[in-house]
Amino acid sequence: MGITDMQEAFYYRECAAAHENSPLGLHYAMFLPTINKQATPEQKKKWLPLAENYKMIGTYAQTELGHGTFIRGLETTATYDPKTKEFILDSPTLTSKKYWPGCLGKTSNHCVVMAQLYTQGKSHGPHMFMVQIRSMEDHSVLPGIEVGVIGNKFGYGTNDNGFLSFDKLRIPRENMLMRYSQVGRIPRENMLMRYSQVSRIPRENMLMRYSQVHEDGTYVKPQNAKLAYGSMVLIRSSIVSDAARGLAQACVISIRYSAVRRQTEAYPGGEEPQILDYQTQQYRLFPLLASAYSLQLAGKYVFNTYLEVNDQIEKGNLESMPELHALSAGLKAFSTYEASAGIEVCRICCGGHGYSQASGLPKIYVDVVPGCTYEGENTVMMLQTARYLMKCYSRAKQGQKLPGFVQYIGQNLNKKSCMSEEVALGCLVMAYEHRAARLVEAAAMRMQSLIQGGKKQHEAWNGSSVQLFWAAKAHCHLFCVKNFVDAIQAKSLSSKTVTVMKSVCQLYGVHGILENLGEFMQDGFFSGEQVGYLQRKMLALFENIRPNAVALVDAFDYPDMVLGSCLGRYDGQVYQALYDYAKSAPMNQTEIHSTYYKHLKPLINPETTSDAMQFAKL
Ligand SMILES: CCCCCCCCCC(=O)SCCNC(=O)CCNC(=O)[C@H](O)C(C)(C)COP(=O)(O)OP(=O)(O)OC[C@H]1O[C@@H](n2cnc3c(N)ncnc32)[C@H](O)[C@@H]1OP(=O)(O)O
Ligand SMILES: Cc1cc2nc3c(=O)[nH]c(=O)nc-3n(C[C@H](O)[C@H](O)[C@H](O)COP(=O)(O)OP(=O)(O)OC[C@H]3O[C@@H](n4cnc5c(N)ncnc54)[C@H](O)[C@@H]3O)c2cc1C
Repeated sequence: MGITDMQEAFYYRECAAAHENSPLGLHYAMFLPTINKQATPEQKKKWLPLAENYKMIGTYAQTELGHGTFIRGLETTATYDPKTKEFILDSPTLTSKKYWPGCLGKTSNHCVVMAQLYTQGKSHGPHMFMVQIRSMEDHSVLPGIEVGVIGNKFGYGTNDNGFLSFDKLRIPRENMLMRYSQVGRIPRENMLMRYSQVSRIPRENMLMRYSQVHEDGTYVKPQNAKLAYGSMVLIRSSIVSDAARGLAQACVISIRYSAVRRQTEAYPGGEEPQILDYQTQQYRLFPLLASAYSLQLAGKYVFNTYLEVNDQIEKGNLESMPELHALSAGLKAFSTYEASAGIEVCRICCGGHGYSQASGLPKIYVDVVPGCTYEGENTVMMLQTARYLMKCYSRAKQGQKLPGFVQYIGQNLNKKSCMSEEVALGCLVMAYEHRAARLVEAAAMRMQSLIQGGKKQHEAWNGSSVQLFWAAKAHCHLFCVKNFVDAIQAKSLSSKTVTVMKSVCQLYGVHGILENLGEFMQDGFFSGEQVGYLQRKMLALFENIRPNAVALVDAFDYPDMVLGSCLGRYDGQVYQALYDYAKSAPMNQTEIHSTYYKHLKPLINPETTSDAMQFAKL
């Protein structure tokens, strides 16, 4: 393909496969990036060319039958044998079998495996290992390995998610991905050294970038154990844009269809209006259109942040790792929740035809909704963000300056909204900052009161986790609103396009408040009158957006081939397309289906069944 940009390459494959999850999806999405980010230069030199040219096809095998979320609880072991300088991979229990990794069952011949590292009788936590699982000659499964598919799933039918287990499989020491931690000496030139270390210690015991090595299996931990989690942060940062893509495509289909579909005479004898003219249809679809634009902007921001922070990490500066983890984890959860729920609303807005595969909507849904689970289950991810917000809150209370986007935390909450009839963008941002700051403080207060009441830290955490979840969700929502407003305000408002986009941005903010009103009104921040301003503004924005609604979805520029939808066709020839789709159905290739003779005829004409049964046996 020759496309080097990861997101471009992903989109190109998405176009080619039109929502069918590529059987090599994990090879591209996680196997290659993990080698890139977690392997030493020598390992990269050896594996990357093979993997990039499909001489190694791999996946990312971390989740097990018994553990997906709790990585430190994974049971697969990798025990270092200093005599043979090998790792022994083993699946000691039923629940330790790897289960779920994409492209694992029948496609991959290698995988990077997350296993608990043991050396010199001690556990050092989860680490990544390169493991060949099938022969490069005939693709047969190698000795000491059991691998297969996990069977039918909710969707992702083109991806052979699989199971995998090891029976004391030996792999060379060099197969541990040693970028951030090592066991067993590797040549000095592979040590990614921080120059500050070269001058201070003799060259022969040069420290690895994050660790020291000894051939007897002595392990020295990396600068931060979570560096091994880097591939997940990368994918979480990509999933935001993928969720936005799914929601945008569903909006294209449902809004174009709503402009074609006419239903119910508006008044006795009158013509049937486009269903897009029904206010209730606008109420359900236009905020989703706004959300699709907002999530696309958020996806760009978080991926660019990932690239910037990852650059710093590669230079040994881990300072921004916690903020990136909190942002990527929270936005991955927020975007996949919003997109999954939104795609389902788009389907419902298309009536019966929305339920047909011909609409393209079911495929988009089953393609996006697993994003609520994989790469970190959404609730758990939101709680990771909440963990970071709690730390920010206590730092704010100690008078410390907070970094970038979280400066709203700890603000004075004794203020009222500036909202007027005009519904200024600035007042919208202030409302979301107030709500998030208040929910962060409420969660912190709840935890403090539980601890003061004698609860242990983990009990207080669990006893506050609903409020922690609310705080994290409000934090992500604020991020999306503020990021959208910043994008609008960064542009001159002269051009018509930006003026239209300002309405879309306003709708995103207004609708989000009205759909979460309790959280904005609980402390009297908004008056009843101000809520009235917002309700009237929302209805006015529907009218304002209606003339440009189709242009706003056309602007996403998804070709018909990618949408794969009879309802969302650019030319609007919906009914002919639906009829052609029906005619092409395999069951319509014969006038009488063979099952008639076997099952129906005996019911309808039992007397003539015998010769029919002969016929059916033909
Ligand atoms: C574009 C579409 C492509 C679709 C393809 C994708 C297919 C799907 C592929 C997969 O699903 S691969 C498997 C994905 N599995 C996961 O994502 C598992 C999720 N679980 C975790 O990430 C960790 O288990 C979890 C963060 C929930 C808890 O980890 P720990 O128990 O080690 O951490 P803990 O919660 O005790 O926090 C310890 C510290 O580590 C920090 N931390 C945790 N994860 C981090 C991280 N990733 N980066 C940086 N810091 C991290 C955390 O903030 C905290 O910092 P503080 O102590 O300062 O508060
Ligand atoms: C389509 C698909 C593709 C996948 N591909 C891969 C892959 O390629 N490689 C791979 O390794 N894995 C893959 N996975 C597995 C995926 O990463 C895990 O399913 C995911 O990490 C969730 O873990 P789990 O299934 O153990 O759920 P669990 O963690 O068991 O979650 C179940 C419930 O428990 C709750 N819960 C769990 N822990 C906590 C907590 N600490 N606090 C509060 N609530 C909690 C969750 O919120 C959730 O509601 C895939 C999964 C799917 C669906």
